[in-house]
Amino acid sequence: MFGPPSPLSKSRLRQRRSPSPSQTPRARAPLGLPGKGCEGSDERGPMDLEPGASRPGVFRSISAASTAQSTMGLSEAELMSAADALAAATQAMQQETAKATAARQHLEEQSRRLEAQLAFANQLLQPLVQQPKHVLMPAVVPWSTSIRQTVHIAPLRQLPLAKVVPVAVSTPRSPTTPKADLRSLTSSTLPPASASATSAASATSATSATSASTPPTPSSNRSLPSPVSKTAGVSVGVQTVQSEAQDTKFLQLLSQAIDLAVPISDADGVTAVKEARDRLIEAISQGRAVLSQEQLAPADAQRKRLHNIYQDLKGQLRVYCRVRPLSAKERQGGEIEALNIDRSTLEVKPGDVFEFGGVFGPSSSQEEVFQESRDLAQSALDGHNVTVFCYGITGAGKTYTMYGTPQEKGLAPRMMQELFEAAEGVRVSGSMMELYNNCLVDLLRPIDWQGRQNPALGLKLDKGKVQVEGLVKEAAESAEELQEIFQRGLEQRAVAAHAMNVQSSRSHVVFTVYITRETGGEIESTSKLHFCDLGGCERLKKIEVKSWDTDRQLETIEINKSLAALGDVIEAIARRKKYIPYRNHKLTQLLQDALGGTAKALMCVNCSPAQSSIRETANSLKLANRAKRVVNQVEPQTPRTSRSISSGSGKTSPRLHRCCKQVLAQAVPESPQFAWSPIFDTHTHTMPRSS
Ligand SMILES: Nc1ncnc2c1ncn2[C@@H]1O[C@H](COP(=O)(O)OP(=O)(O)OP(=O)(O)O)[C@@H](O)[C@H]1O
Repeated sequence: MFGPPSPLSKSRLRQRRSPSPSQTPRARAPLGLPGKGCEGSDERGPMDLEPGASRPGVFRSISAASTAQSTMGLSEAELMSAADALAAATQAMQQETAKATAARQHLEEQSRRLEAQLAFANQLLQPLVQQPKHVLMPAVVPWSTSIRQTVHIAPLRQLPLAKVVPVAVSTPRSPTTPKADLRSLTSSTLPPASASATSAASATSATSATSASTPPTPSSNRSLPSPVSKTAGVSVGVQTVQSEAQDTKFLQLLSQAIDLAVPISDADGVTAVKEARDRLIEAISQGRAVLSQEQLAPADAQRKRLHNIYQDLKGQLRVYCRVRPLSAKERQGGEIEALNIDRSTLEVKPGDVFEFGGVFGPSSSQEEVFQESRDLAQSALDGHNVTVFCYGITGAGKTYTMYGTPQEKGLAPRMMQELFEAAEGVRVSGSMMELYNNCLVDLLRPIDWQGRQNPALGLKLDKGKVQVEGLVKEAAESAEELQEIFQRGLEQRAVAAHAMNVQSSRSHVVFTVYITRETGGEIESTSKLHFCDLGGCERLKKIEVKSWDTDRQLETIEINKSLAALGDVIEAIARRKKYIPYRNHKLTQLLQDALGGTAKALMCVNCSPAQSSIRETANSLKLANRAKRVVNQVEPQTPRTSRSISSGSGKTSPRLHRCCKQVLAQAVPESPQFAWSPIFDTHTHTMPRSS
C-alpha cells in the first residue's frame, strides 16, 4: 500500500476521463499535501482515520489521493495530482515508519533499563527477606503494552556446599529511600494463588497495606538457610520471574560443576581441565539470569582458575603456523608448493619438521584460526596481559590473518567482538601505534606533512607496567566502537605511510585494547590486549634493495633489528635468564609487560608455501620455535602484583616466588639445538608438547 505509486498510463487516464453515473460528489474533494488542500475538509474517505489519530495529515492525504484515484471522471491533471499526493503520502509514511522504529528502539532501551533496575531491586531485597516475598514492579513487557504485572522474587539461599564460602551481606544501618520502599512492598501474607484473578492494582494495595506490619528481617538470621515453604512461594500476579524450583536447579548445577572443578589441576591434562571449565561456563551462563553475583562468585573463581590452567597447558606463548595458498600469479609463474603440512607439523624439506600448537593449511578458514585463539580474549578479561603477533615475510598473509577482509574478518575484529560478548562490568578503550625506524607514531593523532607528531610519544616503565606518554586512548562501549577506532588507525596509517614514504610491510603496527575491571567502585584488575602486525622479515638481497636506496636499506635493517631483538627477548625468557634484553629495541620495550611475566601470547607465524621463499620461511619458523618455549608466571596483572619477575624491574614477593618456582620446575628443559641462527639448519625442530 505504501510502495511507490504506479505510474498511470495515458490510456488508463483517457478511460477514466468521462464521469460515471455512480460517481459521488465527495470524490471531487480537493486534493493536496497534508495540511493544504485537505485541511478543514469534512469529507472522509474509506482510509480516513478518526479525529485524534496519531498522523491525521498523512492519512487524510492518502485517503484523498486514493479516493480520487479510484473514482471515475476526474481530469488528467487531477489524477496526476492524485498520483503526486500519493507519492507525498508514501514519503510521509516512510518518515513516520522511521520515527516509529526510533521510538521503538528507545522504548526497548528503557525496557532493558527497567530490567536492570529490577535485577538491582532484587539484589537489595534479597538480604531483607527470609520467606519468599512478593514485590510489585512494572514488569518488562513489550513496548506497545502498558500492563503492570506482579513479579515474584524468590528468597536468597546459600549454595548447599561446604566448599562454597558464604558471602557476608552487609546490612545498611539507615536504609535509603529505595530500600525502604522495596521493604514496604514485601509481604509474607499475600493472598494465595486462588486470588490470582484479582487485579494487579488491588494486589498493590493489599501488599502495601500488609507490609507495614512486616518487620525487617533480622540480619543475624540471614546466614541460615531459609526453610523452603511450598505455599509461601505462590505469586499473585501473571509473571513469575524466579521460582524456587528454578533457583534450586541452578544452584545444584553450579554446585555439581564446582565439585567437579575443585580437585582438577594441571596434572589432569588439557582435556579434563577444559571439560571442567566448560561445564562451569555452562552452569554460570544458565544461572546468570536468576542468581546473584554473590551466588555465582565461587563458580566464577573456579572458572577463572581452570581457564588459566587450560591456557598455560596450551602454552603461555602459543605458537601457530599458517600457510597461505599460492596466488594465481605465483601459479602462473610456475611456482610450486614446497611445504608438507599436517595438523600440527610442517615439513620444510625432507627431515626438517617443525611442530606447533596448530598448523593451518591453505584451505583453513579465518573462523578456524579464531576458534583456536578465542580463549585469549577471556584471559584478557580475567586480568592477564595478552599479545597476539602475526609474523612472517612480506606477503605471507600477516595482514590477512590479523585484520582479514570485510567478508572474511581476521583475528583482531573477531576477538574484539568476543571481548564485548564475554565482558561484564569492564571499561574498554583502544589505542593504535606504528613503529617505524624505531620511532613510535600515534595513529589516533594527526601527523604533519613530514610524519611528525607533537608531543612525540615516549616510553616509560612504571612499577613494571609499560606507559606510553602522550598516547591517545579512546573509550569504546561496544565492539563496533572499538573496531571504528581500529579502522581510523588503519586509515591514519596510510596517511602516515604516505608522509614518511613507508611501505606498509616496513613498519610494525600495534593496536592495544585496555581492559579495566571494577567491583564496587574499586579496580579489580587492569590488562591489555595487543594486536601486533609485525613488519616483514626479509633479506636485503631477496627484496632487491638498490644500493643507492638508503631509505629502503635502513628500513629493512631496522625491521630485522627489531625482529632479532624480539627473538632475543623470547629466547632469554625461554632460557629463564636473569637479564631479559627488553631495552634493546622500542618494540620489545613496548611489549615488556605483555611478554613473559604473567602475560599470555599467541604468535602466528605466517608462511608462503612458495619454493622460492623457502629460506625465509625456515627462518620465520625458527623464531617461532624459540618462542614456543616461553614459560610465564602465574599471577594476573592486578595492581598488587604489577611487578614482573622476568623484567627484573622489582622485588619478588615470597608468594610469587613460590609460584614461579613451581612453574619453572615443570618447565620444558632447555635445549641448545634451538639457538637462533640466520642459517637454515637441517635437523628436526620438533619439541615435546607442553601438556
Ligand atoms: N590464508 C589466506 N587465504 C587466502 N588468501 C590469503 C591468505 N593469506 C594471505 N592471503 C592473500 O595473500 C596476499 C598477501 O597477504 P597479506 O597482505 O596479508 O600479506 P602480509 O604478510 O601482510 O604482507 P606485508 O608484509 O606486505 O604486509 C593478500 O592478497 C591476501 O589476501
